[in-house]
Amino acid sequence: MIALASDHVGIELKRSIIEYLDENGYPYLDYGTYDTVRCNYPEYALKAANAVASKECDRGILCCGTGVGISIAANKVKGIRCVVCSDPYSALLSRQHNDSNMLAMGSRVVGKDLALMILECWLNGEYEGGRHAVRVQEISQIETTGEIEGVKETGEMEETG
Ligand SMILES: O=C[C@H](O)[C@H](O)[C@H](O)COP(=O)(O)O
Repeated sequence: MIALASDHVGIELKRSIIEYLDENGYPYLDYGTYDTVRCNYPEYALKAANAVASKECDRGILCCGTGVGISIAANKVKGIRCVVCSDPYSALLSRQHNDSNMLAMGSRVVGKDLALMILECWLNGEYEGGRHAVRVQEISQIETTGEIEGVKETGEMEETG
């Protein structure tokens, strides 16, 4: 299940995303907003982010003018790794390396076709785990305790060539 949310600026892009999800058989829940009346994006970001954090939804997609405000708000919810993307490569890598569980896009930044390309890369990207798991765990530790336990000295890090 995919959680959706937008503000009044992102709603048009959210409608295009809904069309894509319908056509491709992805189930979703839309947490608002439902019209173009000016509103405050954190309220909708919170609803969708809570749905993802509580595992009611597997992941979430957010739209506002730039994707910035709504992603900042979502990232305040424990367990959320929301990425704002305006290119498909970052969207894919955010899944493969960062295990992002929410995607945000800006309707004033990306057009419909680019947004759907970004969305497709993000939906199809699979988390690779491995060396990335340590880093994702470190992000969780920052969130929980404000610190990272057992920080590795640079000398302990593997050479990358
Ligand atoms: O990051 C925030 C978003 O881009 C909002 O969609 C934007 O700030 C809304 O602006 P306004 O209320 O001027 O339409």
